[in-house]
Amino acid sequence: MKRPAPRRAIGADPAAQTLSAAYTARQTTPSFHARALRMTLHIPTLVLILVVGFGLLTLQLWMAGRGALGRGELQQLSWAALAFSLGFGCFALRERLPAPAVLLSGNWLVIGGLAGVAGAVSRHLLNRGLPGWYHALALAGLLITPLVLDVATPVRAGAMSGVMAVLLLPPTVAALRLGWRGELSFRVVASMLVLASAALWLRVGLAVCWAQVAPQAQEPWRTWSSLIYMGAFMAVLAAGFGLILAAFERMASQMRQLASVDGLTGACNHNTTVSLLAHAMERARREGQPVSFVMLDLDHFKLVNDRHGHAVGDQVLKAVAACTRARLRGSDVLGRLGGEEFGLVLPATGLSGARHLADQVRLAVEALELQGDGGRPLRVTLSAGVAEAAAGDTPETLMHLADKALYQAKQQGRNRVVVADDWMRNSTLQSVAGSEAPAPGG
Ligand SMILES: Nc1nc2c(ncn2[C@@H]2O[C@H](COP(=O)(O)OP(=O)(O)OP(=O)(O)O)[C@@H](O)[C@H]2O)c(=O)[nH]1
Repeated sequence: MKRPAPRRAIGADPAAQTLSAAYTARQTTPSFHARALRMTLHIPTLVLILVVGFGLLTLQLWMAGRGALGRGELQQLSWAALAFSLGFGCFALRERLPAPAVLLSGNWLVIGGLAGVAGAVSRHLLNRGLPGWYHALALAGLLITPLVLDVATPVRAGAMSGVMAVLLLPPTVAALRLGWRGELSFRVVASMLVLASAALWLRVGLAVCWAQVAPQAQEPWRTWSSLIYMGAFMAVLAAGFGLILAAFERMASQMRQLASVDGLTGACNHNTTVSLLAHAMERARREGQPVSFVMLDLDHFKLVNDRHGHAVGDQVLKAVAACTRARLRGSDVLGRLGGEEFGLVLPATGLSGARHLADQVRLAVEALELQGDGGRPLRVTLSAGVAEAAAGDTPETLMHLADKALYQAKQQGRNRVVVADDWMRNSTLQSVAGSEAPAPGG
């Protein structure tokens, strides 16, 4: 029987030994790691990605034009993106142009870009530009740059990353403290700024180790240092796109607010009040709770306008709305139904509670000490109609009923609260039924 040839250990084969030795040598020499890194993450390509990425961000913002640049933070971001794109463009030309000039202008532009990002974050979160101390900080960064150009690479890398990390610290802290509770998309900005800051501080740490351990060695230190730097600015680029999302998210919510809130008094507008009343009535029906509606109307408000002018009239409306809102629960709704007429949606409130609240509001408004034209003292009063929803009522019926009660309050001499009674309810139901009846011959 033919016996199989004995297996030879790989180590025993001279050819395999040579290959293995070569492989081990390739695996362990630092230049292999550096080459592998350079092959997978080609640094000039990464620089080019940053040039193009920030360039596209600038282009995108400029093409959006007034729509986007009307917002201060996006205008500032477009300048920051342009500075980054040009700055990394300088670094890309490092081999072709005199190195000191390229390094100086590149670093200055990147510092300018970081100040732009800080300004954009400040405008978004605080609605104001950068404080004076931040300008001084950025100026110090610009002045330090030429001093470190001629020093050894590890020291320059550490110093420049330190400057940049310090400049990125205030917007990062502000984004974490104030931005996390804001728009959801601002969380992208906050996370990316944290990432960028962490990468820059890591590069500072790496530079310190490099300077102490092997200041003469180029690889793999230089490759890692460049990769961390590129990573930091990729995160800044992502933060820039995140800021665009956050700005548009804010615009959308402001538009929603404008569409539902009365600009003068901050109360809900007519449509919103009616839909919130419908919602409260539906909920009350399901939960077996009462719900009431109060209609408030200022007395002889035309005289206020005639005697003191429209501007004073507007101030009176604002003061009355604020005074009323101060007496409401969190779940109550104050709506401006039109002109000098307001409505209160009061969930979980029966007729007596609603009457009590309406009377409190009436007394508080009567006690308001307002200033009329030329500082003359001005007092106003209001009348109120109160109605509680019954089974089968619609929001329109309930508002009709409260309006009837309000009419009675005006008829009885104003500055009073009237509660809708059965007679008013019956006549309201009849008039609603009449308006819904088909036209003769229809
Ligand atoms: N300043 C100001 N005035 C308003 C506004 N909306 C409505 N008005 C004024 O409110 C006044 C309402 O007048 P009327 O409807 O006659 O009511 P009134 O004078 O309060 O009389 P009664 O309701 O019967 O007590 C008009 O002069 C409107 O011009 C507003 O937004 N600002």
